[in-house]
Amino acid sequence: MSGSMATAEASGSDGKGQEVETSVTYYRLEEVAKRNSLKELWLVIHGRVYDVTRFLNEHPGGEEVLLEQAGVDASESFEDVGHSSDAREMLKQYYIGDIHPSDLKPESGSKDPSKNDTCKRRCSLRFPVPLLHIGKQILLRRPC
Ligand code: HEM
Repeated sequence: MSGSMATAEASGSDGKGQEVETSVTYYRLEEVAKRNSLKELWLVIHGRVYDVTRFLNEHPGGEEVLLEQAGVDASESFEDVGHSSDAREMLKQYYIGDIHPSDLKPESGSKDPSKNDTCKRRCSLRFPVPLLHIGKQILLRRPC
């Protein structure tokens, strides 16, 4: 294994003297990208890394589709298929760690606040206001 992987540990207490300890292994995207063959196959789904090598022969959708996503972010393909909750439950057994925070890209669901509907509505109001003003001027100048 290379030195680019990191392990972060977090510990906390529930206030009753019992300590909860979790440990996450972080992988860089370049580490995942190397595991892209039948011998060793990792993929990323929603920022989590899965080693699906031993799942290749068992995948109901076939090994071909997994090979296509080998070593890359398969979140979109995974969601496009509309996998069942059973399939999502199965993910847990192949989980090996998280993508390093510096390599995380925003999920497509997150929207840029500068491109929201409120702005579009406000901008579209700019055009008719001067027109209304000119119309009002013409009406006021008309002789009785
Ligand atoms: C570890 C990751 C994955 C697991 C655990 C998994 C699991 C499953 C399971 C249990 C099914 C049977 C149908 C269901 O229950 O939804 C299935 C079907 C399928 N999966 Fe995956 N899958 C994974 C990744 C992927 C990826 C990355 C693709 C990429 C396109 C994919 C494509 C498919 C396809 C095409 C089917 C067949 C759907 C059908 O016949 O209707 N799977 N998968």
